[in-house]
Amino acid sequence: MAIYKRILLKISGESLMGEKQYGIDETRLGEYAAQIKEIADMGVQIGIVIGGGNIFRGLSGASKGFDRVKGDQMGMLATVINSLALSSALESLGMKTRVLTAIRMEPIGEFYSKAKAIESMERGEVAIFSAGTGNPFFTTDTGSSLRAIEIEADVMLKGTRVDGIYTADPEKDPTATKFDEITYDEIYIRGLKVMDLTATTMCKENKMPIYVFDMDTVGNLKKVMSGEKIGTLVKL
Ligand SMILES: Nc1ncnc2c1ncn2[C@@H]1O[C@H](COP(=O)(O)OP(=O)(O)OP(=O)(O)O)[C@@H](O)[C@H]1O
Ligand SMILES: O=c1ccn([C@@H]2O[C@H](COP(=O)(O)O)[C@@H](O)[C@H]2O)c(=O)[nH]1
Repeated sequence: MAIYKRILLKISGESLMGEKQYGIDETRLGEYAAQIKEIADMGVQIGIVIGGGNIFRGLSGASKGFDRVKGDQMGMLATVINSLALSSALESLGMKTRVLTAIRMEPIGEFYSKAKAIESMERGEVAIFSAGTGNPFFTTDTGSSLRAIEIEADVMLKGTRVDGIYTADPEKDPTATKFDEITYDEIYIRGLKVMDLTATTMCKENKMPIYVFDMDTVGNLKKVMSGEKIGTLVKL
């Protein structure tokens, strides 16, 4: 039995690189797809946002002289590439998906609406929300919180390469310790950078719980859906 009926799952674009330096690692993509199928088989309604950091980020483009808005548009297109890859991987496992884009680009995907998203999820299709919010100066974390709130998800799951929220970035500080639970306010007070603050604030204001967990370990998504406390819960 799954503990959540409807989820918004944010997948890190950067993690999709696996061992590579750039782009999509097919093994990692296949592992993600298999994990998603496992929870779909539990009857969970699934909406997904995937980042674009494995391909392009507007901010890093700007630091190399790109116009920020164009760079962000390139980043949003990167999320569309990843969404199509995930859609294809899920469909190769016999699942149905619907790629919804925040910017009109038919026939690559359908223009997003809440009604289309809910219709798909209720039919058992995986709704994949691409191109973030459709606006520059945002991230897919914010796109995830926006979609989670819109589709009335029970939780926003942030699947990443660390196993939760720590007192400091665990990839940089080996003495950092992990929280099992934390409040939104504590994230601000401690200046923790696991998610951008716009996304955190949207979730706080709309009472959307966030669960951060390590999605790169196969089987973890099912553990989260089964109620195993393997990550960090962010709540009021
Ligand atoms: N206090 C903290 N606790 C946990 N992780 C932290 C913390 N501070 C920074 N991080 C970092 O946050 C990162 C979150 O990773 P993730 O790849 O999901 O980021 P992202 O920018 O949302 O990805 P993408 O843009 O590729 O989708 C991890 O790399 C982790 O090292
Ligand atoms: O709403 C959005 C979402 C994303 N972007 C741009 O895309 C890249 C990739 O997204 P990540 O969240 O970093 O994975 C991001 O760096 C932005 O440049 C955007 O402009 N608006």
